[in-house]
Order: sequence, then structure tokens, then C-alpha cells
Amino acid sequence: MSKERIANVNKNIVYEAGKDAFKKLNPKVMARNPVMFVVEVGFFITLILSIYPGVFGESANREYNIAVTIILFATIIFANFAEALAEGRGKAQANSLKKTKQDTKAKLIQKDGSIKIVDSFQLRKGDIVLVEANDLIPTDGEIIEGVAAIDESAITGESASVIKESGGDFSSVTGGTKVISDFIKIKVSADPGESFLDRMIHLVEGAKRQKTPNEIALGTLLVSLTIIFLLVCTTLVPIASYVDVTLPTATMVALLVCLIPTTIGGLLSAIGIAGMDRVTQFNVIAKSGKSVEAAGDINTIILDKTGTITHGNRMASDLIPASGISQEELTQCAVYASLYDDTPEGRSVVEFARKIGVPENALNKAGSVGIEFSAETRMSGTDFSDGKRLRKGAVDTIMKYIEHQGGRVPAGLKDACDEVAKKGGTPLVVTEGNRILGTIHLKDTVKPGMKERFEELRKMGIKSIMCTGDNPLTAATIAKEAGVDDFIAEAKPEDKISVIKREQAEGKLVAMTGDGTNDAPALAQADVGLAMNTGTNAAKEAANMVDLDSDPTKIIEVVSIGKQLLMTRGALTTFSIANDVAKYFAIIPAMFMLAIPQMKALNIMGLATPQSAILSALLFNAIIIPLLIPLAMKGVKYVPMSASRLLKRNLALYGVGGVFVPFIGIKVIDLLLVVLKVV
Ligand SMILES: Nc1ncnc2c1ncn2[C@@H]1O[C@H](COP(=O)(O)OP(=O)(O)OP(=O)(O)O)[C@@H](O)[C@H]1O
Ligand SMILES: [K+]
Ligand SMILES: [Mg+2]
Repeated sequence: MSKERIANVNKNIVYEAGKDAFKKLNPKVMARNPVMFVVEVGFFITLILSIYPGVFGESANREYNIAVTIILFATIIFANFAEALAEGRGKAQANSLKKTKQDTKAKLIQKDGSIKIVDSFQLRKGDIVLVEANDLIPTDGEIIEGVAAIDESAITGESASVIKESGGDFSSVTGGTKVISDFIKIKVSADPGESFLDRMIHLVEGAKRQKTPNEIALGTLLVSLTIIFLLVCTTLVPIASYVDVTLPTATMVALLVCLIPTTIGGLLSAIGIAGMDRVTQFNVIAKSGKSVEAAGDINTIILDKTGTITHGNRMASDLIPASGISQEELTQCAVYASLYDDTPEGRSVVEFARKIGVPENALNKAGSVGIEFSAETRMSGTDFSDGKRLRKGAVDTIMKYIEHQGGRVPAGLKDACDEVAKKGGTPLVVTEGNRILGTIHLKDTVKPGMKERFEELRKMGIKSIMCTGDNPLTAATIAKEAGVDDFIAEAKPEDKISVIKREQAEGKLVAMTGDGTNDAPALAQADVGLAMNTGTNAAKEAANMVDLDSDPTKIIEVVSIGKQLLMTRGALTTFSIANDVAKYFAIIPAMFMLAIPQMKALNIMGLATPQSAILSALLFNAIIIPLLIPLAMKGVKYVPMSASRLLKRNLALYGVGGVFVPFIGIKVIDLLLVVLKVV
């Protein structure tokens, strides 16, 4: 998302939120938030009393009833406004995304090979389309032919173009992005309405926003408190009449509204929406609020190596023949073993051979079949009709393969592989039948700034484990260079899952970042799955978050936002309940002061009259909501420290503060009301 597009809460968003606040008055909408719904019911009761003051047979006091009615109305509008404002930024983002999704034309390649121009929304999964320079990519897909530079700024806000190519982990393209050079053929991977852009629009609009388990639990607590105070207030009526005090209905409503947790009730959904929104501002698309909250409690993070910690564009950079094998034979066999290998690694071998001058016509595919690479087998190759079988693959895999065929490992091979691995490269061993021919050096580099970021994670108390399909020595080199806490090498996709399950069994919450199709199952198993945007569609589907900048350490921001979200909710709940307790002591003495003069002793705040006490408390109760909107939206500050220290600090700040702030606020309002001669 472009930085300008997220640009802060502007006037227009505030204006729209103001309108939405009134739309949300619909009782059907209000009923979703029981605390505020009670306020609305109270509002209707006092509204009736404002029009027919004697309707419940009490002595008429129209002005007072009207005053209570107006304050109650403001309370509801403030709460609705908080929610609408939090939703507003997402809506604005969704609108600009929709502009990206203008109806594009697509060049559909038909069965006979001819091209038909169709609207992008007519495309279905499996269709093949041609996208040429300056064309918008009509929808999500996998490149099946070609290499192209692609401008993804519409989605990522990043102006530098990226190279995408068929095969491997860099083959997925997103609808709405633009091809700026060359051409590609893509196989459509999303039906209409289900593309990444469609889902992003849904998400930022909050169309699919569901309450998280934490929100539901807190919501239940708030409802229980509301019921308790409803009972307290109703039982007060007979007690009052026992001491000959008649409590006006409007006063009872005001008391109830002051006591029930309206502050947190009014801000709760805004806190959740704003948390999700903050994640989006870091260019991470979270598919659910639950995952953002889970991120706040993460203990362990699992990362894959290639494409996540390293750049992942592994290229053949050297061919090292085994003893007794000529450079020519190794080169030729390496190339032949890669003839059908459409992964970037495979193509880089062919490319490398070309560069060092292997003639083009030396490549003869006649009568051969390709053995595709998979993360399970960890090798690839070519079988020829004359019985010649060429393979290349991970060191340990090839060792087993050779052993199985009665071959032997030449002296010096291990050293050659170790040499490559110590440099952080990936060694691929090339074989012909049961003969080992040599080693291919696939070069890869660690992304910059990793060490500092993992150090930050450590401060947060989060352990990082790198889990890779590569050999132990390469893994160790990269792990050391990147500064992860631990690593697991030679991992197949199911090993990645078992590592996650093992951690989860110890009661830990696990995050996983990855980019490959082989990472997809693990991304789904983790509590928080963060896929790289450069990764495959399978990985993006399985994950519950996608980082548009493809920076695995972005998990740090997500964790901070998650922690901040949980803390903000806790802090405001504490503050809200402490507030309500304070209001109780402001109102109750005032209510009984006239009938029971001894109660004056309890009127420690020295409020002017019973009515001014109640109106001041009710006004404070309303005004505190908009005053806390900025905090709810921005979140309370998170500084990495131990959970118990954090808890103590917040209890002191928001609990004790929550008791004192209303005393001061109510007193100030009471004084103002007297000065302004309202009471
Ligand atoms: N095209 C290929 N042909 C043969 N072997 C390959 C090919 N690509 C990779 N390998 C070997 O298979 C191993 C496993 O590859 P895989 O893609 O599953 O994991 P990875 O990308 O190395 O690690 P990570 O899980 O960190 O991304 C690699 O380490 C390499 O030794
Ligand atoms: K309240
Ligand atoms: Mg990978």
C-alpha cells in the first residue's frame, strides 16, 4: 500500500465517520454491543420522559430529563464515532484499491493458440493468458512461461520492479500489478472475486471482521458487569423508598449508565480495528484479528532459509569436478541434468554453462524425460532412452541414492561440498548412474540487517529457529551469519510441521515465516503464519498474513502491534472499571443527601447539588470516550520488558489513574455547571 495512501486520518475520513456514527444508531446494529445498547434503551426512556415528563407518575422535571437525554445521546454517538473512525481508514484504503482493480482486458490464449481479448472478470482458474510489456496483469496466477520485470507498486507501494519467472518460488503474480518489460504467460489461479486484491479489499473494508476469542471473552465480562449493575440499580429503588427517597427515573438511568463499563464498551471494537489497521500500515496484510493478537503472545518463530533469511535467488556460480572427472564431463552432465528443471536453480545451471561457452547445439533433448525437483525428493534430473540417468540434488539425498545403486563416494567430494557450504552456498551433487561427477556451487546471500533484527526478537523473549531443506553445514553458516538462535537442517516439509507441533505441545505459540510451496503446510499449522509476497500462491493461501515487502523480520512489528493491541485493551478496561467505581462514590451520596443529611459526610467532592453531581458524572462518562479515541487508535506504548513488570506498571498507571481522573473531571465539570448557571 503506498505511503501516501495510508496517509493519516484526514478530514474526509472524520466527516464520513461522523455520518456513520448516526447510521450506527439503528438498534439492530447497536444490539451487537450490549453495553452501548443498554445506553440506547436508557436514552429512549429519558426521551419519552422529556416529552411526557409525568408518564411514569413522577413529578415533572422536564429540563433535567432533557439534559440527561442529550448527554446519553452524545455518549452513544461518541462510541459509534470511535468505531466508525477506526473503520474509516480501511474504507479509504479499500476505495483506492478498488481503483487499482479497474476492469482490465486480458489476452486469453485459446486452445488453438489464438488470442482472444476478454474482460478480466471472465477469467477462471486454469485459463492461460498472455501479458506483455505495459499490460496490467488481469488476475492472480503462476507464470508458466517467460521472465518479466513487474511493477508491483499498486499492491506493495514499492516502486522498484521485481523479476518474476516460471518455476520455483518466484513464479506467482498478483492481479493489478504491471508487466514493464518482456512478456509472460500465466495460468490463472483465482476465480473472479477471490483474487488477492479482492481479498485485500474485503479485509481493509472490515467486511469479514470477526470478533477474536479474546474480544468475545472480554465482551462476556462486560455483559456480566452490566447485568450486575442493572440489579444494583433496581434494588436501589425499594431501598430508597424505605428511607422515603423517590429516585427519578432519569436519575436511575444516569446512574446505571455511569456504572456500566461504557468507556471500554464504546472503544472495544475501535481498539481491535485500529490494531489490524496498524498491521496494514506496515505493509502486512492480516487475514484475521485473531492472528494479530496471537502474534502478541508468540514465544517461538520458525523461519525457512532460502528466500526468507537469504535473498533466495540461488545461482550456479561454480562447478567442481570430482577426482578423475574432467571439467567438460561435469559441465555437460550438470547441464543435461537440468534440461527439464524449471526451477531458478536448474535454469541457472544451464545459464552458467552458456556463459562459460558450452555451445547451444550441444543441448540435445532427443529421447529424454525430465525428473522434476520436489522438496520431498530433493533432487532432479534427466533419463535418456539409452539408459543414461543423470541426477543432481542435495548432498545427503545423493549419497543415499548412490549407496542404493552400489556406487561409491569419491575421496574429496565431502571436502568440496563442505567448502561450498562453509561459504553459505548450497552444494548440489551431480551423478551419472552410480558415478559421482562433482559439485555445483549455488550461491546465495543473507538479506541485510538480519542480525540486529533477531537480537530485537531475543529482547522480546522470542526464540528464532531456522528450518531449512539445505545441508547442516550451509545451514550452520547462514544461521551464524543471520544470528538466529537455533537451526534445523535437511528438513522436509513434514519436518517443518513437526518442529512447530513440538513447540506447540510445550504450550508455546509459534509463528512461521516462509515463501515456498514446501512451507505451505507449516504456515497453516503455525499460530501465526507470515508469507512473503514474493513467495508462491500456495504459501500465501496457507498463511494468515502476507508481508508485501517480503521481509521475514517484519514479524517483529507484527508482534509489537499484537502486544500493543492486547495491552491497550487491558489498559482501557482497567481504566474504564476504575472510573466506574469512582463515579459510584460521586453519585450515591448526592442521591441520598437531601433525605439523609448524614450522607453529606460522604459528599467528599463537595458537589453543588444532587442534580449537578449526576449530570457532571454523566457528562464525564460521555466525554471520556472521545478523549480516549487517540489512545485507542494509536495504542499504548510498548517497550520490551518482562510481562510481570509490564502488568504492574499498567495496573498502577491505568488502575490508580482510573480512580482519580474521574474525581477531578467530575469536580471540574460541576464547577463549570455552577459558573455557567446550568444548575
Ligand atoms: N532444482 C533442484 N534440483 C535438485 N536439487 C535441488 C534443487 N533445488 C534445490 N535442491 C536441493 O534440495 C534441497 C531442498 O530444497 P528446498 O527448496 O526444499 O529447501 P530450501 O529452499 O533449500 O530451504 P528452505 O526451506 O530454507 O527454503 C536444497 O537445499 C538443495 O540441496
Ligand atoms: K460507565
Ligand atoms: Mg524455500
